[in-house]
Amino acid sequence: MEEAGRIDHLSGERQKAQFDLQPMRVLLAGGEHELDVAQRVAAIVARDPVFSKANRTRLSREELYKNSLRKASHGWKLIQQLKLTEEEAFKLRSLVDEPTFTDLHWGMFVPAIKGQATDEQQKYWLPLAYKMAVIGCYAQTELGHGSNVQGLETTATFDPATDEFVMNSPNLTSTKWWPGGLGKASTHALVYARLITDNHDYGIHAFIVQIRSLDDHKPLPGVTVADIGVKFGNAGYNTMDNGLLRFDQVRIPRNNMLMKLAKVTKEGKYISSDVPKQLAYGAMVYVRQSIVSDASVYLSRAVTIAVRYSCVRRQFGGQGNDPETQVIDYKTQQHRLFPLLATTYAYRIVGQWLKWLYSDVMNRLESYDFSTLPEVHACTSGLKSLTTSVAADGIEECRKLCGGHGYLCSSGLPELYAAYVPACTYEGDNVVLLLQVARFLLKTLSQLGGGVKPVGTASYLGNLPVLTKQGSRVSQGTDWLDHSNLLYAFEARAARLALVAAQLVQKAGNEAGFEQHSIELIEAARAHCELMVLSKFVERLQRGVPGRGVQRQLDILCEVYGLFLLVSRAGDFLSTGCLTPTQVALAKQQLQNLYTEVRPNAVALVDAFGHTDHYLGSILGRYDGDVYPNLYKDAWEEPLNKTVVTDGYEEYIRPILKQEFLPSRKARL
Ligand SMILES: Cc1cc2nc3c(=O)[nH]c(=O)nc-3n(C[C@H](O)[C@H](O)[C@H](O)COP(=O)(O)OP(=O)(O)OC[C@H]3O[C@@H](n4cnc5c(N)ncnc54)[C@H](O)[C@@H]3O)c2cc1C
Repeated sequence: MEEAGRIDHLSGERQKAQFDLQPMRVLLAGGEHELDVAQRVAAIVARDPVFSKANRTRLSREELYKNSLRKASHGWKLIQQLKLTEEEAFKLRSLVDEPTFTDLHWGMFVPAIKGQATDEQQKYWLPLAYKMAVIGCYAQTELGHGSNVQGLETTATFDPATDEFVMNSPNLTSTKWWPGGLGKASTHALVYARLITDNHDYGIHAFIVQIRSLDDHKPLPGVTVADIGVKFGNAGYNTMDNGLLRFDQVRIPRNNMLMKLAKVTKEGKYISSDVPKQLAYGAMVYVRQSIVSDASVYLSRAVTIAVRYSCVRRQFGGQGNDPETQVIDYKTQQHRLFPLLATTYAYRIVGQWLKWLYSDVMNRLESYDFSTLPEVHACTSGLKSLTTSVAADGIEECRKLCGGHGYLCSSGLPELYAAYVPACTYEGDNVVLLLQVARFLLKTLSQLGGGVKPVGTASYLGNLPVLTKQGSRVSQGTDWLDHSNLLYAFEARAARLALVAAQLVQKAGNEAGFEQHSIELIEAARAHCELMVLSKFVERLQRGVPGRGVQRQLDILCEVYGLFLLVSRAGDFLSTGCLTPTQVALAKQQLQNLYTEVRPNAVALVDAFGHTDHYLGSILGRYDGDVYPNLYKDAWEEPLNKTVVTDGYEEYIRPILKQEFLPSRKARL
């Protein structure tokens, strides 16, 4: 965002914009109110020296971690003192921009209690959690098992003599491994363990286990807990204390089992509750929808940096006194960058739709309407997988788009990537999630014969006879600007890939067939997810967007999103017979025409994300484009430059230069 008193090296770019910034900002923020909250909180965070990000990548792990504790504590103090609302507090934590234990406390521990605890248990735990009198983490994954939750080995054995569960880690692979906030900060863990009562194993259930003293923070008897060590990249996710946890016969009260869906009586009897299991589902939808929103935010940061820097950076061209060419004017740069810009907008819109979906699911769950749950599950799993994978790859592409300087930590991109890329793994490995989507597609197809009508994002499958036979109407390039043609091509591709995969699985026979054809299944699932994003983008545009030129820009971005995917996945469209080679060639040409329309608006389109320089943490992405003097200045902050002659010269460099290692005659072989 603009900061007073600086020369704006990008002002020429900003003047070229063909739309009004403010309504675009409102749209991206999700409304006037949301924009107001975001701007107010961003200003608080940006001006507070405790939240400074300078030098973060130069700190040791211990310093880095302690600094993240300081920020979390300061943030909590501000939330209390400024009496911030829940929405403002959430915003503040995300704008501080440092993965820390509070992410898991608020993002996993609290929602899991809401989803799985009885009303009475919620009355006890939630007030403690809300005031942070306890700090919670989410301890599901173990050394031996992550994706396969049913394979977890930690046990919770009920002892009727004392009315307690005994938590135990029977072997090395049952060690809890990865939970964020567990290593050093949490006092409590929401532990997933095998429930054993009456000599019967009832499978995986959730328990709240106190792991550290509330007085001196020491681990309680029988608890072994520690940090699992340094992770990928400088800073990045290393501000988080991902931990390991072992139990040696640790006793917890029976009532620490979360009992909304099943309970164990004093006598040790296991009783499934009459509350439908699906009710616990809301928490997962909530978590996944916030991950999808984050995907757009993280990608928008990388794209902002790459677009601004591509306007500043000049290479080649320029005759006489003319300046060299801005690298953003190279077609290849545009072909790598503008689709990512369009994807960011597409994900922002699908994220807003998922927010609506979450409230719709919660309303339905309240009235015990579970009819849309399978579709919602497929939709949130698939979108989590697609958006996080594309955002992570997109951040790395933006780093390359910034050439050599993108490799400097001061570009902000290496750290952004390191902090973001685990989103492809946590909350469900992205491949495993796509396989779940594929299962849903197979089931939907198998039910078509029985007259079950697919709903929501799968409803296009109800049109299978047309989609599998009728080709595209596109006969000239501009036909691709008709969104219904784009949508039809994507629906036909998704339907045909799903049908082909289903036929292969059926031919091979059930479960073995599923495994054997998992590559085809993943392709079908991905096509389904890409269609979801495109169709939500198109639906949003059909409702109309106010503001001078805003709708036009969004139309262009929607077309870039669709056509880029179409061109990059041409193999799918051609092999399934959805499109002819001529139609694909027309799409490619049209896509390039669209880049020309994006170009003058590129800087304004990233300004609309409204990221402060503090949040971007990037010299290359500075709002004012004043890159070179600041890169030069930053080099002098490097601790190695504190001395002119480096430490180590005397011991290691000088002896080489002075030929001191030459062997004596005697020592020669
Ligand atoms: C930074 C970070 C933070 C985390 N935070 C937490 C936390 O707070 N709490 C917590 O409990 N856990 C946490 N985790 C753990 C995370 O949830 C798991 O790592 C994740 O669920 C993946 O499981 P896994 O590690 O067992 O991967 P694996 O399942 O072992 O995956 C290994 C490979 O096998 C493939 N694979 C697995 N199963 C299949 C299959 N059926 N078909 C095809 N391919 C398959 C995967 O695609 C992957 O390529 C965190 C992880 C990270 C990296």
